[in-house]
Amino acid sequence: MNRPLRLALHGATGRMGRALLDLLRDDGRFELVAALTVPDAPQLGEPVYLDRAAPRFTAQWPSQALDVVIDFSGPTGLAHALAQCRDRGIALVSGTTGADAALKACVAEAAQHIPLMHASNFSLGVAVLARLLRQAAAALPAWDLEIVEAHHGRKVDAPSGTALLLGEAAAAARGTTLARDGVSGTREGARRAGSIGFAVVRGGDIVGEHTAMLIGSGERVELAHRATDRGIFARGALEAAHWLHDRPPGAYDLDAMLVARLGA
Ligand SMILES: NC(=O)C1=CN([C@@H]2O[C@H](COP(=O)(O)OP(=O)(O)OC[C@H]3O[C@@H](n4cnc5c(N)ncnc54)[C@H](OP(=O)(O)O)[C@@H]3O)[C@@H](O)[C@H]2O)C=CC1
Ligand SMILES: O=C(O)C1=N[C@H](C(=O)O)C[C@H](O)C1
Repeated sequence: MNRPLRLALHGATGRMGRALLDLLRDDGRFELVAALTVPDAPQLGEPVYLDRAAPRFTAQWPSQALDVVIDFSGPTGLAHALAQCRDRGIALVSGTTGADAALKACVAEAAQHIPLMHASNFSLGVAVLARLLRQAAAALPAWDLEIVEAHHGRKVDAPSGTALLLGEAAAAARGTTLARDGVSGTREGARRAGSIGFAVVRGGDIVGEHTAMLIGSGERVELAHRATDRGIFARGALEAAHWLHDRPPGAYDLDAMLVARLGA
């Protein structure tokens, strides 16, 4: 396709929305058709860039055709974006975390009708970290595993989507699930063998940090990723949108895209 992809950005006034707008300004692969936010956002009606001709923040889904939607809003926003994209046959990339089981079921249902990538972390480094953790968790099956995550003080979900993603990857490598062996929140008493623990730190402007600690007797392995710039997530989401928009309906994951694109 020679023309730019017609894109709507959902959650455009948020931290990730801003990071995406920064990149979109100079990305000729996309035409920003709509920068969507909530109806009571103070930015409503303002141009997204200083340039007055730029699109304006809006709460109205555009009637024009769209090739792809990128959503970084929140669970309620994701539910709206799913309904729009499913009904109109538009590809959807979402980085929204904190989805409950019902919303995850809606994501799975929508993926039967549209190409959809719902990923808790769009950074290349975390994709590689998940692979390394799978190997380490399988190689050290009896070692205690704790996942520690730290984020800025405005984050609303905990543990982070990435911490859960890492926990699920490790659990699968050990032939179990987080539903069976995951433990989060304050714990009292001795540690249960085989459990996968989560610890959460919130404060300041931490972009996103994840450490998986495999703790043995007399030694410890730590696998860590530290994001210092939201641009990494935004870049990954744009790559995903470009890759996804003309694929057949289905649920795609970031790892599959990296294998297909980078042979990684
Ligand atoms: N997968 C990944 O790589 C990453 C995922 N995330 C996830 O992305 C999501 C957003 O994060 P972040 O940008 O930090 O959060 P913010 O709260 O800064 O941004 C969310 C934006 O979406 C808007 N919004 C909320 N509900 C709706 C709705 N129903 N329709 C349209 N817009 C809506 C909010 O408006 P208002 O504030 O006025 O409510 C806000 O502007 C979170 O779930 C976060 O965990 C974040 C970083 C990376
Ligand atoms: O809310 C955030 O900021 C982030 N959320 C994602 C998560 O929940 O894992 C990804 C990243 O760590 C930043």
